[in-house]
Amino acid sequence: MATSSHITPDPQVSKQKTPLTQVFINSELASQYLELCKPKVVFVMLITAWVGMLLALTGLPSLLQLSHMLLASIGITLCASSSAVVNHVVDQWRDQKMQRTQHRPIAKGKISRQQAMIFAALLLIVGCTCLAYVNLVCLILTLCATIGYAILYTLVLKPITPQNITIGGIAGALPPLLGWTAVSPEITAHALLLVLIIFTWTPPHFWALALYRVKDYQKAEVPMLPVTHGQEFTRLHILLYSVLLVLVTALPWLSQFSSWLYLVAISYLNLRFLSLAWRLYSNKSMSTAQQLFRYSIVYLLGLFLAILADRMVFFWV
Ligand code: HEM
Ligand SMILES: CC(C)=CCC/C(C)=C/CC/C(C)=C/COP(=O)(O)OP(=O)(O)O
Repeated sequence: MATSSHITPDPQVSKQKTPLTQVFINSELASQYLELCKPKVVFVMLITAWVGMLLALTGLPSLLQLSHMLLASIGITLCASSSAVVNHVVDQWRDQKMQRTQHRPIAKGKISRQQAMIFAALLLIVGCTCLAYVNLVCLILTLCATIGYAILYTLVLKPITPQNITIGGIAGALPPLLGWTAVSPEITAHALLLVLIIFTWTPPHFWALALYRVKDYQKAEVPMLPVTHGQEFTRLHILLYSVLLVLVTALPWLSQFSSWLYLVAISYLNLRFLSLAWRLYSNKSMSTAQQLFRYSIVYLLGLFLAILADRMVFFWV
């Protein structure tokens, strides 16, 4: 009996079934799986982890350190992506109700929750395997961040308290420490300072978005601060956290971890952050909220690049 493997394919038929269509379908599916990983957010987190790694070095990296840096980069990316996939699974119904998120692959039913959970499990297993080769501290801390975002924030805190993002923000703030411990497995004060900076930055970053997306959160019944305490209260808290952020970002300079190059850069970045937060507080415009949200990302990248550049110029050269 002829099995399918013995049948010679008809060249006409295989020509009609153009591989390009197949490639298109697969690449569309692949891009949907990629979307589940929140690639832009994870990439910015990875940059902060790289800065943590480079700051932890005391000289040129050895081959072993280089291999740890590479494996940690892969491991952190995969674990963070895994938690982002779980976030999409848990948030399926909420995402369907919000204009900003209703086109997401799971909300739209393009990828099933089961397929997504298998994908998340694979990412987590490969990610943890990479980190197991780095060291136990880095592995455990990354697992804490992964569980912190997927379970503590998304499943537990998000539907119950407006402080969800302040507490859950610890998970998103950990990447510089994860990077640092990949190179040197001790939890130092300076590494924790980098965590503190992102932790303080998170509320103004998110609440600015929540202000101009408040209707979404009302519809999805998510108790974000503008929903539970109103716009005025949220604007005030964005301003207060921005002042706190200015104080916290002065600490690397005050503790002599960074020098004047960082101080100049952070003064400029902070001036713009504060002026936008003040403008938002006083003029109540939604476009200012949008501007502050977008700027918060540029700010974080600028800050981490400044802290790194400062170190490279004054300590390595
Ligand atoms: C609990 C903490 C955080 C919350 C609740 C939060 C929330 C959000 C939300 C709702 C968006 C909008 C996504 C969209 O437009 O669909 C966003 C975008 C973004 N966030 Fe955050 N964020 C947090 C922490 C962080 C951290 C720690 C980083 C980086 C280190 C980060 C980097 C970004 C970036 C780069 C974007 C833009 C993504 C894009 O354009 O697709 N976020 N964030
Ligand atoms: C290992 C490690 C570093 C883990 C960190 C995980 C991670 C990807 C955190 C992202 C923070 C974030 C974008 C929260 C928004 O969630 P949301 O559900 O409130 O936003 P959404 O409505 O856009 O989904």
